[in-house]
Amino acid sequence: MIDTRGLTRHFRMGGQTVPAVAGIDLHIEPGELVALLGPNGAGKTTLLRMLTTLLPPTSGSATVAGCDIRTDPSGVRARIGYVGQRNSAGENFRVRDELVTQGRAYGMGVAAARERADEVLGQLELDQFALRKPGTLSGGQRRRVDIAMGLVHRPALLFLDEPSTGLDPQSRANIWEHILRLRRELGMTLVLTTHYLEEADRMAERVVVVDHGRVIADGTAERLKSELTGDHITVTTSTEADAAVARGVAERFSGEVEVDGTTVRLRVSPATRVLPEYLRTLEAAGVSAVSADVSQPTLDDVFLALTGRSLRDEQAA
Ligand SMILES: Nc1ncnc2c1ncn2[C@@H]1O[C@H](COP(=O)(O)OP(=O)(O)OP(=O)(O)O)[C@@H](O)[C@H]1O
Repeated sequence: MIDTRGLTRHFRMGGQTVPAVAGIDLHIEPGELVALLGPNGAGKTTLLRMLTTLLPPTSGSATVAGCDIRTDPSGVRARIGYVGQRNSAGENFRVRDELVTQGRAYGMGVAAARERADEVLGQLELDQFALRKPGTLSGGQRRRVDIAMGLVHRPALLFLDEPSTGLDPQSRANIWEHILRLRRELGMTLVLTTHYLEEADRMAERVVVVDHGRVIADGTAERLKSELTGDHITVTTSTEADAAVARGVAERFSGEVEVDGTTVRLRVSPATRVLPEYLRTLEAAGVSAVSADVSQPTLDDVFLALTGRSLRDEQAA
């Protein structure tokens, strides 16, 4: 559905070149749900803008839904939907009229555009707001109208730039419910950007981590976490002498063991399998653990392992 080769976009700013996207190779299959994750300024929006033909690349190439972004931008646009960061519906017309106008802009006849508007209103559970103006809706309802606008022409592929940013947790969950339903019921390919690490972790089956305009990790959240960070087991013993024994035993299970006083920390994969065996071996060596904890990594730990920086801290900043 998407194939990019060395896709690059530079901007000129005050005599300097900003490499917003610095050579991205990406392959996305039909029906995938892919989250692009990365700090502010990583290049996610620039990448989406190139794939949706809103911005020409400086170099490299890409085909999207079978069409070349350089030589056939109108072919790309006919086959994709794009929900940008800003609201796509205006303030002054009723929601249904906005959708009908959108359908007309894609060349539908009046009757077909009306029929399609009603269909997407149903898909996004917006029927009750059909006659309201977008400006009178809540943030979450409005975001659903944006998604409906992107679906009017039945695209096989939908790009969503931060679909849940700025919404309260309940509206975020609701937007995700709709995104997952589009995929399940219509088999759509969905490519989205998000700032929410937990959302990418739980919802997307594939996470593409972007930093400084490059892809630095690509895979399922589970695989990225187990390959790049692993789980941690923390065991406390009653004396430092016991901790020294626990360290020796831990080194049989893990190449990464740290000891601090009576606390022993080891990196393993997966902890659920290793912990019982570690505790049994420890008992056999004459040491009883006072406490044992398992911590599973987050995507922020993955980013930290890859870059030495915390995505959470950067976003807070
Ligand atoms: N029109 C532009 N002119 C100059 N620089 C730009 C322009 N658009 C983007 N950039 C720069 O390109 C880099 C990538 O920006 P981009 O908006 O793609 O990042 P992003 O990952 O989407 O960030 P965010 O998560 O904050 O939306 C940034 O350094 C940004 O300042």
